[in-house]
Amino acid sequence: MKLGTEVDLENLLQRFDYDHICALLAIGFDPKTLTVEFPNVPSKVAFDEVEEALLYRNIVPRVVWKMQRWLQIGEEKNDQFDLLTVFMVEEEGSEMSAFGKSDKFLRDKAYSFIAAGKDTISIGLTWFFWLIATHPSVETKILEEIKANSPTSSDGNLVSFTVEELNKFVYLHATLCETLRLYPPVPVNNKSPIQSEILPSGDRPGRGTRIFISVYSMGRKEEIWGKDYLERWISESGKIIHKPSYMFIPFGAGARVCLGKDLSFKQMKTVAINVLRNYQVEFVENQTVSVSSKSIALHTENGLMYSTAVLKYVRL
Ligand code: HEM
Repeated sequence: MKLGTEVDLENLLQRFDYDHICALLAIGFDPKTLTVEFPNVPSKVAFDEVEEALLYRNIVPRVVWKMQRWLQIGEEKNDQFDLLTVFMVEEEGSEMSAFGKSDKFLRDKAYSFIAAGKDTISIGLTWFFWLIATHPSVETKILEEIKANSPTSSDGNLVSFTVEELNKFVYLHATLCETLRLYPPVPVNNKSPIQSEILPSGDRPGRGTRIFISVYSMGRKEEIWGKDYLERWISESGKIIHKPSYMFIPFGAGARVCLGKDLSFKQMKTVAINVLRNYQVEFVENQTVSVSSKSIALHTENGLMYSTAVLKYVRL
């Protein structure tokens, strides 16, 4: 890549996240979207479309999108066979695979893992880098923590950490929590009671009523969170304060809480440490950074551009 090229950090992190989740966890195959040409890999493009379609289908009444699908118009128009189509196909006879599970079961598992892990971590990291670039004093403290806790000599290669080593990065952990509070990668969650319920508010949703929870709004309510973020996450003795999961809900809560929560913190910390110990990331000036309303995931509206020319090497 030529020096001075402008690169979209969000796009880059999404590619990293997609390759990682496919190769290491879901299907044992590296789609290599993070090669220097930034190829448009069809399966990743299809997953991006699924995220947009999910938002659309949660907003538009079922009868409308089903009609659009039948007529092949609007958002439901499908020009080609893709994973979205596969996802929509009704149940067929069960052909059992060598592992004793139906192919449908395995496909759905692979899908749900890729979908759950594909963009979430990259979105968390995108907003993390944006927030620390706009709050230099926070970046300085994280650098001090990195200096104190990671190996002193480095050849610039990636450094990996054990869980115990990562636990020492308290300030970094607090900053990531604060990032997820303000920019939850899944900004809206929804639940339905399996039988009539009475909520603490006195509302009485019937069986199957869809209740939407704005994780984004909850994270910004002062009556829940107060004002000072250090008091919020770090105790006087310098330990992380663990919030009740029904208060800090970027990962959901209860029986269906995110299975990838610990893995996500480990991965976000590892990437953050490796980038920050080697580089100072500066973003292209005068770009408008805002949240997108096109997906169920909290992407930026226009990406997050940094320039390789101002990517300063600051090895610690
Ligand atoms: C910052 C990163 C992530 C965030 C913010 C996040 C968020 C969420 C949320 C909001 C849910 C729904 C929970 C509920 O409905 O109560 C969920 C479910 C889930 N997540 Fe994550 N996730 C992240 C990363 C990951 C990763 C990396 C994986 C996989 C390796 C993963 C796997 C799952 C699975 C399997 C479920 C479904 C759990 C169930 O239904 O029993 N997540 N996640």
